[in-house]
Amino acid sequence: MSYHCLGCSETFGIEQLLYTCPACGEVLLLQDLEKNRLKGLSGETWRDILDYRRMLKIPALKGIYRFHEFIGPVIPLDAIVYLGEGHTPIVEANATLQEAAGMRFFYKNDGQNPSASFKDRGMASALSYIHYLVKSGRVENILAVCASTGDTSAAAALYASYLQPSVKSAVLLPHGKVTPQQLSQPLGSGASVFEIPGLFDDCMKVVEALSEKYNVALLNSKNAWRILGQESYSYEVAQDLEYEMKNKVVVVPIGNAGNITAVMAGFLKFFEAGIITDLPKIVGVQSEHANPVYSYYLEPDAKKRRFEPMTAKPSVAQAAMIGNPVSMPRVISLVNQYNQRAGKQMVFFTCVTEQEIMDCQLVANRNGHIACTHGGETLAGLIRARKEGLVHSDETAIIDSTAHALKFSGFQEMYFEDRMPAEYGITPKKELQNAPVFMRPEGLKEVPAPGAPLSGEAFREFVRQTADAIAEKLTLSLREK
Ligand SMILES: Cc1ncc(COP(=O)(O)O)c(C=O)c1O
Repeated sequence: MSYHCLGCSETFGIEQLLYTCPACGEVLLLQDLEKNRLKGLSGETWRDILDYRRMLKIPALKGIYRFHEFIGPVIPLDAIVYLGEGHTPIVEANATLQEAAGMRFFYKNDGQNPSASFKDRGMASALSYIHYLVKSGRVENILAVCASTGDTSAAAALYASYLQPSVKSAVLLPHGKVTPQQLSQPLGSGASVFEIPGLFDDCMKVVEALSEKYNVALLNSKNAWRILGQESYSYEVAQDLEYEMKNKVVVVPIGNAGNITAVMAGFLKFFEAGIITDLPKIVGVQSEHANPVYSYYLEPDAKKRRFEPMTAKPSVAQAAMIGNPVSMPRVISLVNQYNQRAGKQMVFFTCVTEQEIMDCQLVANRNGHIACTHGGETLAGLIRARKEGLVHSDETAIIDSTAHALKFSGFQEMYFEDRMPAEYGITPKKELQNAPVFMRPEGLKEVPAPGAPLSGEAFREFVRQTADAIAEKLTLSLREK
């Protein structure tokens, strides 16, 4: 394996951790020099091997390393860190949601990863690589650092904590721009947590300065090992759909653009190896409040496109609130490759409002899902893409809920309690709001209190009256005797 520069096409060995090209400074991707090794087997044999592995119990070949030959084949099995990532469920939307979207679709719930977001896929890869460097004596006592909108730091701190004391972690977060749940995660994993004034893009600059000057391992998606691990999302989608990718659409939210890079790279690798015979359509979604990638592709003439970083505005898809995505050069390179290999345009971008994101998240979760706000963004993106004619009713979509709903429950709370700050531009819809009802029937003289439980007739009276009051509220009919 080697690092491959997207700027000057130079390659570099993987004995040292590189983030950018030492020759020209451009971002890197990892490539397998023995690509033909992957082509040595037929697509059918690969499918059999991968399906057989699904049944194995060997930890090193579970999670993202079920696809070991595609994700870091040089990493020895005893260096692999497996914390239960991957294998996330694909859940078909019910009739109500499919009607709203105008097509068949499934959610892939990547919030069901160990740190409750898709970032674990990339961290399993990056920390397995670091473990390999430590075990082979190439580095010792390493400090892993990252800037984060919340989920990267949670995943980094979790995977680093498994390797302590030889690996420690430090994370930089934009002050007040991650949810309390996300903040609690790296703290709980024992990382050093630094809150920085400004936005993610500012934190990223500080982390870059740290990694240029000091001996640290950068864990942001600039680190190509992260991208490699995140490719497992595509491999799992392909396997779950029995490798049939014709007329399929994969919808992902975009922030720093590492995820969409990995999703495209993953499908391309399976396609090159003959494991899938069609490339799915890819739709990347951004909020109006942070849409530099979408804006870049608004210009139809590729030669005239100019990338303009922007200052992101507050977004409920907070983890994707990024105005200057690090992986933009990778996106440009992979979109070209993807469309070329497909022989037609297969990668599309769409943009949605904050209102659409929030409403879609709430509607999704009222229909059996555990989508985070970014999962709301992908559903809103799918609906937009249908309206814009980018996807069609005879196709089937797999939309990414990149984190667990509970990480972002504060937005739901503000929506339900009519407390959405004006800067989001969201007007809560009464029919989507919900609130707990405190029940204390008026006739009750006594109610249980902490340390003072009721007993006897007082308790029976409390139970009877409370049950009747709930039944009245819900207009329940009496059970027939
Ligand atoms: C939950 C969630 N969704 C989406 C994204 C955006 O992914 P990417 O930055 O790889 O584009 C992030 C990134 O932080 C995230 O945490």
